[in-house]
Amino acid sequence: MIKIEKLNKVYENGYEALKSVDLEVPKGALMSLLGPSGCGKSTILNIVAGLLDPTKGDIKFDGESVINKHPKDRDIGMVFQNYALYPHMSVLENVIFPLTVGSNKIKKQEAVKIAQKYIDLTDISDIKDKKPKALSGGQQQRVAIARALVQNPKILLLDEPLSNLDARLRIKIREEIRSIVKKLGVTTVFVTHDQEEALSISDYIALMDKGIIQQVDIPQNLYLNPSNLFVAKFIGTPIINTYKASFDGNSLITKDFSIKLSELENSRFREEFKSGEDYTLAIRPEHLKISEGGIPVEVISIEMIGRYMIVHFDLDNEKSRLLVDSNILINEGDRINLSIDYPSIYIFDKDDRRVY
Ligand SMILES: Nc1ncnc2c1ncn2[C@@H]1O[C@H](COP(=O)(O)OP(=O)(O)OP(=O)(O)O)[C@@H](O)[C@H]1O
Repeated sequence: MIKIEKLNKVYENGYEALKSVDLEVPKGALMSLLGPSGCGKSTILNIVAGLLDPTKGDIKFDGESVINKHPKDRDIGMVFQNYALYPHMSVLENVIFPLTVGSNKIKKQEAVKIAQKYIDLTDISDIKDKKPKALSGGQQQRVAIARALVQNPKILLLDEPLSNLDARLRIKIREEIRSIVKKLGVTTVFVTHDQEEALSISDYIALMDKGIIQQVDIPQNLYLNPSNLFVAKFIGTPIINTYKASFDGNSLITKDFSIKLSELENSRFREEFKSGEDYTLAIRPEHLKISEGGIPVEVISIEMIGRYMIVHFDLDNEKSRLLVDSNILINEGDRINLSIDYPSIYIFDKDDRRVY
């Protein structure tokens, strides 16, 4: 199990990349660090790997601090975005390399025997004798994964391992990664800025912004139960619709529509609404329905995405989106009326904390 305690990183130029990060990765779990570029994902990973010193805080593996341990003594395997294979070595030589160097090195013959399991797992048997430059991106990444696993590490760290691959291959290899790490039971931390990737591969996701973890949860909860406005906006495609509203004691009022609190589900209130305060209403595109008598809007454009279409419109001066089945007849310029699925909306206070 990995335990990150009050981790803080201030770079030499004074930039505070991590504020005070606490995070636990249970044994055998696959945890994604997700967030926009620059939020501090790689900084955490590099500190866990021992490639970077923290300014403050501690990292424990199975209860033991590893802060003062050299990277090679931390029992980790690491995979980078750019594969970082040795170009002059064959695939097999790359995979066995970690076993044939350092104080615990073993004979090449023995290393080849051990490597076979990982070569089979990553399905690179056929290309064992090739040099990296003769391989596709997907093949190179499989080799990098086999090499990271060959020492049977306690922990596997992956830093955006799929970002150099095309879309289809990314989906294939991410499924393979999940299957391999689950088969081996290795505790895994996976860095990505791609929400779909994180949602599909992870047991848990730590969603970060500006050096702070915003929410750690199972993928489903991140989508269904965002704890603040950042999480609600980051997770979900198309992006959630948001509107500024003020509360008059009975209703949340925007320029174009209002919602009575009595129409919301009582059990979901997290705290009392304060009269005169400003709030943000957030409505997922799938929680708006075309229905007579609803809020009138004009269709600006329609985006076909397969089973669904995204209908773009303005509401309350905000660019907004509605998700409809693609067999619905609708055109640019149409005037439609929208109803809101009230129990499904979220409401955030002026500090972006979720209150409903
Ligand atoms: N050596 C450094 N000196 C100063 N600032 C740095 C250094 N390395 C990273 N940073 C800054 O720290 C912040 C976090 O960087 P980090 O690489 O951890 O982000 P990230 O979430 O992994 O982003 P990306 O997805 O773009 O790789 C960024 O604003 C980055 O510019």
